[in-house]
Amino acid sequence: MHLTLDGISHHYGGMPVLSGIELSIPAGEIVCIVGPSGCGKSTLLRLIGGLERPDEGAVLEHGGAPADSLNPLTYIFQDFALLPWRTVAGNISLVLEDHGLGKTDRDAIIDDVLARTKLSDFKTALPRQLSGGMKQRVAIARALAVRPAVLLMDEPLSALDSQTRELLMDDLVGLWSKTPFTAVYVTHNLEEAVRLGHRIVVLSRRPGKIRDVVEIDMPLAERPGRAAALSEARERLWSLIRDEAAAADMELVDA
Ligand SMILES: Nc1ncnc2c1ncn2[C@@H]1O[C@H](COP(=O)(O)OP(=O)(O)OP(=O)(O)O)[C@@H](O)[C@H]1O
Repeated sequence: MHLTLDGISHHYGGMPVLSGIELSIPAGEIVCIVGPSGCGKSTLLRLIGGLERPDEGAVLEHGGAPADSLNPLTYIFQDFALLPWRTVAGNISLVLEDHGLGKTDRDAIIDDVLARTKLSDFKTALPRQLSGGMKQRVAIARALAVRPAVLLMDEPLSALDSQTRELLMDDLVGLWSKTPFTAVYVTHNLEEAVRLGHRIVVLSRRPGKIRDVVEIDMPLAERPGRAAALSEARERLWSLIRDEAAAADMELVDA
């Protein structure tokens, strides 16, 4: 399934938050969204996921979700959102319940996603026994379990330390390289954007408009060894954001 954002604008109260967003999200690509604080990145993700309806414009879905998708648009949040009293397997099982799957099918899906996220040995652990990185792996496993057509990721690595972030980025690249998925990935972090994004959408200050779309034509798996080329892309992104980020920062201080 691929998505088109067709002229999306949105307000909260009298405040315009997003204006005239036109964007294509191709199947099998990771589209990163960056921009200054408060420019409407998370709002855009909620509109894409259908959690809110845009005041103007529409999110168009093309091609339909795969027949076995239990939740075509699936979120991964910064704070993991795990139930503390359920084990790793129990947290994943939760999203498979109420879909009419038998226990054997559920167990097979759980075992598969645990293996893909290197969590098989932690099946019976509780969230409090896991590091932040492991908790986010569980959240990724849970998202994969419902076979989403599009993954919607809102700052998924920003609660993690930089080493764990590196490891999780490698994991995401490994998962994508084995089975390419479609994702919209909101981040403040330009390193993440240039490591994970096939295209990077730069939003302006609020009301967020598309300022530029930077395409990075380098296979994800090759990126760790190509620091110089990536740093060029990162500099280009920063030059697009820098002045507006400073202005947005002042706006928050003055508020
Ligand atoms: N439900 C809401 N009701 C009212 N205002 C909201 C709501 N959600 C977000 N806002 C406001 O809309 C603007 C955009 O918020 P949003 O969280 O989408 O921006 P963002 O780019 O993701 O921000 P950040 O980079 O700080 O995470 C902000 O001014 C925010 O305070």
